[in-house]
Amino acid sequence: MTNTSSRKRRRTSTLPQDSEPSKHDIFTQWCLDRGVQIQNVKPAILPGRGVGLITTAKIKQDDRIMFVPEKPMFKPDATVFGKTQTKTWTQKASPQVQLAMSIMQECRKPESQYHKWKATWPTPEELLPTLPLFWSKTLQSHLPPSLQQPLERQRLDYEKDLSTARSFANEAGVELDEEDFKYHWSIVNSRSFHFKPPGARPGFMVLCPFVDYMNHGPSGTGVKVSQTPKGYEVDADRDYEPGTEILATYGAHPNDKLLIHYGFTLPTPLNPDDDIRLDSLLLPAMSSSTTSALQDVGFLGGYALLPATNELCFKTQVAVRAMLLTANEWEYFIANGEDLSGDQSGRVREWVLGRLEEFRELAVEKIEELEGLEGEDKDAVKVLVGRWRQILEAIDRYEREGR
Ligand SMILES: C[S@@+](CC[C@H](N)C(=O)[O-])C[C@H]1O[C@@H](n2cnc3c(N)ncnc32)[C@H](O)[C@@H]1O
Repeated sequence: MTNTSSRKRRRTSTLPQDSEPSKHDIFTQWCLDRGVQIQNVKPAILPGRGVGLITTAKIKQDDRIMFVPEKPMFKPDATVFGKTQTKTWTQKASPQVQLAMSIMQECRKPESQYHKWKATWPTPEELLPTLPLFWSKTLQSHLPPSLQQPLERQRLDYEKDLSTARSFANEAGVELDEEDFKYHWSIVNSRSFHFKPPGARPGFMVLCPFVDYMNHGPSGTGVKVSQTPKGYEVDADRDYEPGTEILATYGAHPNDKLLIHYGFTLPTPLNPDDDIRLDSLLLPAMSSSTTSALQDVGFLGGYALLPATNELCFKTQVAVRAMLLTANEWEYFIANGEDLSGDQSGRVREWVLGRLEEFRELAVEKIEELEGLEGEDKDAVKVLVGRWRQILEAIDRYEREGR
């Protein structure tokens, strides 16, 4: 990917207060006209996170902040490429590709009412360079080892969805604009919601107006979002002062997941959901008999250092013991969560410390390489350097006082 530092960025200030309504004012009115209830929040441009929602007055815990009825949600349309394809639609197209193809085709109509909504989304120039899936091979190769497999899976999913979209368009004799598809697929990837209208299949996805302005916060920091048969309700999780951003928790996501899926990370001390994956250190050190023993008990892979508590996860405790202890001692630990013959956590820590040295060297090397890279997207490089620094800090802290 070429350097896009000159691409248009959204200004990091409050929204224009001119007499002319902004695109966000126009969309807010569009929502209100369609029965969306909005209480004491408005969109605002927030540094480093695009647009989000901030409070305009005090809000009390449990107050209703928003309600979005089903009607203004955007749903997939099985006839988007012609009526003949409705039969194969649910068999061949994933919920994500259904929604992406539908919104893309809808927005091709000059008279579509959804242009007012689309105007509030990040543009392709703003969105696509943030997503690792569309980074250059060089940048992708600088993702942590834990993200190489998820990246490959995402690539395969995208290729499959693109090929489905191509075949629906071909059958209908319509030309697929692949760049446009890529953009709408990415919009759906970052701002769709599950909603199941009566009769729909599980996994049904929709775009949900106004609540899609909410940015992500880690576990314990998000408003209460509930799906009811009538629509989406959003209630305050705590009291809010005016001018505070309200966040939604997209899931208890570690930074790896946030990075690969959305292209951002949270500061580690503020993200209790974060973990530093250690599979690339543990798996190559295992004999094939250890690997199959771990597989048999469901403990193969998914090893992590947890920065929030500075501890190794239980799976790591089990896996390292599988390499250090006798079968008897190891089975006792799995069954009881403690060691048969004296606490072995010191030995586990020593073993892990030895391996972490390699990981530290890799992190230092990657940061140096990234900082010397020319011609790559500067924001993407910054996000990657940030993630490697978090890894480095977690290793340092574990070396000093981890358990
Ligand atoms: C549902 S949208 C939220 C609205 C979005 N910020 C916008 O400008 O339209 C999700 C996207 O917002 C951004 N985002 C969400 N939470 C964030 C956070 N905590 N920090 C940085 N970016 C965030 C990511 O680009 C993500 O893909």
